[in-house]
Amino acid sequence: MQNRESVSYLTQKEAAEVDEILMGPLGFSVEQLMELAGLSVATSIAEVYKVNEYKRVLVICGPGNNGGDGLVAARHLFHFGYNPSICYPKRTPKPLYAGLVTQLESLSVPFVSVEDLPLDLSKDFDIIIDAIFGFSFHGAPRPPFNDLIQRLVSLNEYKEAKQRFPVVVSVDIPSGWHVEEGDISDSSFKPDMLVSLTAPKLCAKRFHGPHHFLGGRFVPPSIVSKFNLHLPPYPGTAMCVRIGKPPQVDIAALRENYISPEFVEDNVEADPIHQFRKWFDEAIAANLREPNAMSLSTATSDGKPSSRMVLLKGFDEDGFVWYTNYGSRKAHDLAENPRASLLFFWDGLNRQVRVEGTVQKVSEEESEQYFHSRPRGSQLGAIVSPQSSVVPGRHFLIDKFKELEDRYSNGSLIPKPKYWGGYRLKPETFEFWQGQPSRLHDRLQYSPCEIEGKKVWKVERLAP
Ligand SMILES: NC(=O)C1=CN([C@@H]2O[C@H](COP(=O)(O)OP(=O)(O)OC[C@H]3O[C@@H](n4cnc5c(N)ncnc54)[C@H](OP(=O)(O)O)[C@@H]3O)[C@@H](O)[C@H]2O)[C@H](O)CC1
Ligand SMILES: Cc1cc2nc3c(=O)[nH]c(=O)nc-3n(C[C@H](O)[C@H](O)[C@H](O)COP(=O)(O)O)c2cc1C
Ligand SMILES: Cc1ncc(COP(=O)(O)O)c(C=O)c1O
Ligand SMILES: [K+]
Repeated sequence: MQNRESVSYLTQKEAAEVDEILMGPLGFSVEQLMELAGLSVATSIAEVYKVNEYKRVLVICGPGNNGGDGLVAARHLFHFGYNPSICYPKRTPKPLYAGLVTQLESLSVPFVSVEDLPLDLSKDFDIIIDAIFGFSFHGAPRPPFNDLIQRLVSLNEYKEAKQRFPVVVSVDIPSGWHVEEGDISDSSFKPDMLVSLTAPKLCAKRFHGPHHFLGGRFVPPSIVSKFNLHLPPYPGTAMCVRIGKPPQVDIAALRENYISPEFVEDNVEADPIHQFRKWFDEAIAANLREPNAMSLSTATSDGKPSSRMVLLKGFDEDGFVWYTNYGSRKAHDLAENPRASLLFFWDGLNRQVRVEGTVQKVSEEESEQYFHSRPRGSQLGAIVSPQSSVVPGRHFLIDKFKELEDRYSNGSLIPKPKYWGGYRLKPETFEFWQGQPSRLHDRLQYSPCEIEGKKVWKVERLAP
């Protein structure tokens, strides 16, 4: 999260200059930049306003490039599952804009005239995108945009009356605001979200709404240094990044309604290990991050529990294996009480699996073999770390690590310390859980039983 103070802002003149350099010596075309700008707007919106709650989107487009960004954003939002409508009263007779309009028409996205747009915008839309004016705005808004801006101002009254009201997202500049001074006359609207493009313009300092994003992930280093820009890094492959304060959330209102295929007794595997393999393979196929991460709960002999995450490193009929330090807190627990439970949570698949049983150390050979398969840095890390004991500071670890790094820089075998190795939990019960709407989830529990002297698994459904 970037501190607002550490982000830099552009003047109106600088913003125009940046565009000129991008589209001149730096070889960009306006089409390209507009596409990236519109995509950033759409991804910022999708990050904050989820499609199942905020489906109906009105995009109000002005006559310039800001309006073009709105048209591009509308197309992306359509493909993200939103239902956009466009109000584009002053169409620009250039092939770029005509093309964007044709693309939207081919998706049957409706174009609504100012006259057909309701005066009260609060009922028909969940999101209103203000793509009216960008950084070339000057003077006072002229018709028909003055009237449209007025309708956005009026939304505040509905907000005050606590009716359901749409959120307003401004592209680059809240329309009607002075590009540098902000809402000087205090007569314009206050958007809920602002998506600044390339770099925030000075007026963004006056934006105090809940969601400020930056988009336009194309700024080359020469622009960054010429304009002395301080911009937050974009995470991963994202097209947008949040700037300013973190979002305020009502924790009590945070919830997901799970929707999953049915998980019924008729099509589960008779053997829970087979069922686990099926779900594990699906977690891998779904490209989840660390699907082998599991919470391990242990308890002392007098029943004081503790949990931590560990990584599953293998499973079969004999049990579930992970590696750790034999002097750690979990190891002390397991030495006096071998009973433990594992919990997998596969977010994205709406699934959790519980596995309970008793734990034993794996053989030294098995631990040796796994230890030497790890990256050399992790092998040294295991030697250096007296896991779960108090250390005087980070330097204690780093100094020891550097010393060992030197010692083994010739690539020689790093011996596994005696105090490091694996554990195997032999399962006694399993529970496979899959989230369903209205909290009526599927829960299938496997417990062992004997039928005619033969060990089988009983499958029972538990109430959610
Ligand atoms: N570098 C980037 O990140 C990119 C950003 N883009 C977006 O482009 C805008 C800036 O686009 P530009 O075309 O320069 O300007 P505007 O969209 O702000 O609008 C100019 C038009 O608006 C008219 N205008 C200006 N003031 C008024 C007014 N008071 N009332 C009515 N109309 C007004 C103006 O007409 P004039 O006759 O006054 O000249 C123009 O028709 C930037 O903010 C980003 O959103 C690009 O997509 C590319 C890269
Ligand atoms: C995703 C994840 C995976 C982890 N995997 C392991 C692991 O496989 N082995 C391990 O010793 N610690 C692992 N840790 C660190 C443990 O959670 C924990 O901090 C450490 O084992 C000490 O726990 P203890 O003091 O309860 O023994 C992992 C942490 C995370 C967040
Ligand atoms: C301290 C510690 N040990 C062991 C592991 C297990 O992972 P790996 O053996 O893949 O390094 C982890 C993983 O996060 C860990 O944090
Ligand atoms: K705007």
